[in-house]
Amino acid sequence: MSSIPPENLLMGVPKKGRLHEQCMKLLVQGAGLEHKRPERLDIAHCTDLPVTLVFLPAHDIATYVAEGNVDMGITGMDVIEETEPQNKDLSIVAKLGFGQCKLAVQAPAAEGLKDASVLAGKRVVTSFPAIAEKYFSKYENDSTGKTKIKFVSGSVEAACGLGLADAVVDLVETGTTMRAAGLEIVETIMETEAVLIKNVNTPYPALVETIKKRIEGYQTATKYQMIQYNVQRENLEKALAITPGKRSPTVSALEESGWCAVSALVHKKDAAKIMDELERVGADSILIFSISNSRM
Ligand SMILES: Nc1ncnc2c1ncn2[C@@H]1O[C@H](COP(=O)(O)OP(=O)(O)OP(=O)(O)O)[C@@H](O)[C@H]1O
Ligand SMILES: O=P(O)(O)OC[C@H]1O[C@H](OP(=O)(O)OP(=O)(O)O)[C@H](O)[C@@H]1O
Repeated sequence: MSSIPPENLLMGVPKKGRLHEQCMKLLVQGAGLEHKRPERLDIAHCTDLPVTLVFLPAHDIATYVAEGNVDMGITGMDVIEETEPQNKDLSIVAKLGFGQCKLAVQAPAAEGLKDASVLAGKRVVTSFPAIAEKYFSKYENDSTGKTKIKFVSGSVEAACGLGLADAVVDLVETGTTMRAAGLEIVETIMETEAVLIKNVNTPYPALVETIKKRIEGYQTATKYQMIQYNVQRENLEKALAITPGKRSPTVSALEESGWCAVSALVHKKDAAKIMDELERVGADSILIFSISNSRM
């Protein structure tokens, strides 16, 4: 690694895999962490804030943050759960709304298993051995014995077909990988998504707060749009009930008597329906604007 300025906060970022691209988008577009990553180097210094990005395997980031080797990071809740007993100095700063999937016990569909208890004592392959061990321990007894949990670092879905396992514990998002391998979910262990984490003893709490605020502002901007419309005062109450805003809508008088202009934040997913409803209560000149970033 090239030298890191001693005053810089270190941020662990998944270096590849499922979370990499969305993390980079969030950190650059959302938190303004512009940087130049020299080719083949796993660190990059940011130009706007005293932050150095450290590109690490997603599965190691919780450990680096918990140990305080890096101050903050982004990884999945699943990874945090897997490293749980060592995480007393790790805290979750924000859920990030991407990397959503579930961790599930999967077995060959042909077996038609209805619950995971019948797999206690059998062979289970996974990249999450601690979670799997804890999960199966509740089904174990003297006759089943301990479940034989084996770690593999990837392509977990192949283990049953290759004869290495009776079942796997793996992530499922669309289910495509699972179905292609002839597997089906027997039980879901947990839902997971990407999270922003910090070490509670970081010497840079103010910088952590700044990054958190920037990310929250960006998340709001991506979730909301601004709606603006004109409406007659007699219909204002009905219109405001449709667009109550995040805190409250802005209402200003128009030159034309009896009319006012309203602007308010609306959920992007509801925008079209809200426009229909506003039209029905007599609003006109209804405009929707995208927001590129925000601070509430
Ligand atoms: N299919 C998926 N959909 C959504 N999120 C996922 C999916 N697979 C993994 N994740 C999330 O991304 C994290 C990293 O998983 P990924 O499979 O990318 O790991 P990796 O081993 O670092 O990358 P690679 O598989 O490319 O080596 C997981 O811990 C999980 O939180
Ligand atoms: O339900 P799906 O949408 O198919 O996604 C689930 C797959 O994604 C992840 O693996 P990934 O493709 O990242 O590769 P890996 O097996 O090397 O980890 C995960 O381990 C599953 O295999």
